[in-house]
Amino acid sequence: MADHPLAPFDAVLLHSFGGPEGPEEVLPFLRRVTGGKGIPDERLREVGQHYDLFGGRSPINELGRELARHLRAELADRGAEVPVTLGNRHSPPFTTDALAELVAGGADHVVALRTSAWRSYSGCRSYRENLADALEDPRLDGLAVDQVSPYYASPGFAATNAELVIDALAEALERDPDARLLFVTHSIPDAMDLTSGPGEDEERDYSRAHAALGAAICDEASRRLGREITGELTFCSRSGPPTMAWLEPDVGDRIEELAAEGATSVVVAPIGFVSDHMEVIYDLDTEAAATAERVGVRLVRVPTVGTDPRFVSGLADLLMDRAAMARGESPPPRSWAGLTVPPTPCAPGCCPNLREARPALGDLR
Ligand SMILES: CC1=C(CCC(=O)O)c2cc3nc(cc4[nH]c(cc5[nH]c(cc1n2)c(C)c5CCC(=O)O)c(CCC(=O)O)c4C)C(CCC(=O)O)=C3C
Ligand SMILES: [Fe+2]
Repeated sequence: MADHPLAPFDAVLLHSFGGPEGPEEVLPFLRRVTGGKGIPDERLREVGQHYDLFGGRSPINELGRELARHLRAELADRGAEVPVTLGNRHSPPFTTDALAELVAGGADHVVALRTSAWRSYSGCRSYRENLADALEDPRLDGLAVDQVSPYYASPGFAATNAELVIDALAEALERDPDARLLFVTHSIPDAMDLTSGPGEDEERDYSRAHAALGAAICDEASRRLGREITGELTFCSRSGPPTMAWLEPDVGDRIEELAAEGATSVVVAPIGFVSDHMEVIYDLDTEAAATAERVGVRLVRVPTVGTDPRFVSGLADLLMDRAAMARGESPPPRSWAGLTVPPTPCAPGCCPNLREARPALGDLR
């Protein structure tokens, strides 16, 4: 076993969603994302146009590679000189190929870290299914893969979001004491929200956890800014047929309503996302910004955690904790403002696939 603080792991997979990096990749990417899910063609064409606005290129892979570089440097600073490689579910570099590259470089025990902080089928189990699929590849024979659990409550993610929100809000309130605060995340089908989380008594973990982080950030902001701060959770990027219930309200609809109530500035905090990919630069910076302008509201968009050193350092802590667990130790759970990352959150039945039962890589073994 390697003698460094990340042992027994000898490599890190930064496990991400993927996105097109050129116009010719847009349609194949969309077909892979929606394969068999019955997303109407009309919606696919519409989403394709969002990418067209940015030259057919999503920033997501470049942002992922940048995060991987930062994480690699942070781990090296702590004495763990290991490769950190981006592997995607829906676009090159695919998970299987990224893992095969790590194996070719000598890795036999990889730790996978998702670029999704939250629990739901889309952000949790679907990544675990992707790893189970990847491990069918003969190039990966003998490879062991462990995963970091959803980390929305970790200090690196939660406290960094709080700092970013408080900075933006303080400035907005100086200009406009009536500025409103909206937290934003990806909408998901109501049925997916209902079953998100580790077990029956923990249903709606996706929307409840977002609401809990929003409330904790408001408490911290109230203390720091010396006045009562409230916020609301809103959603973006809804898809699926209109007949199907998805989480609401949509961020744009809520901005219109706030304008009708007389609000003139809105601070929008995308706590659902770790970087400025399409959901942020299109749904918020393009679409919601146009709505805000139309109804005369000044929109301030809070940065995502991205490669903020506080976030990178927090991710390194989580990787070190996971390594300690793999060595049979019991590191204390990380927490911030009363929110705690449970040590064993990914129970075998968590965040079920409602369409079909498929193998998913377990979290702890
Ligand atoms: C919870 C969640 C996250 C966060 C967790 C995570 O990060 O994993 C996320 C991330 C992302 N979603 C992304 C893109 C897309 N998501 C789609 C469709 C869907 N997302 C869903 C949920 C989520 N999605 C759901 C329930 C669907 C319906 C179809 C299905 O049941 O799967 C579609 C299809 C077309 C449409 O929008 O309808 C696209 C193109 C990109 C890439 C952006 C870029 O390219 O920069 C990213 C990071
Ligand atoms: Fe999505």
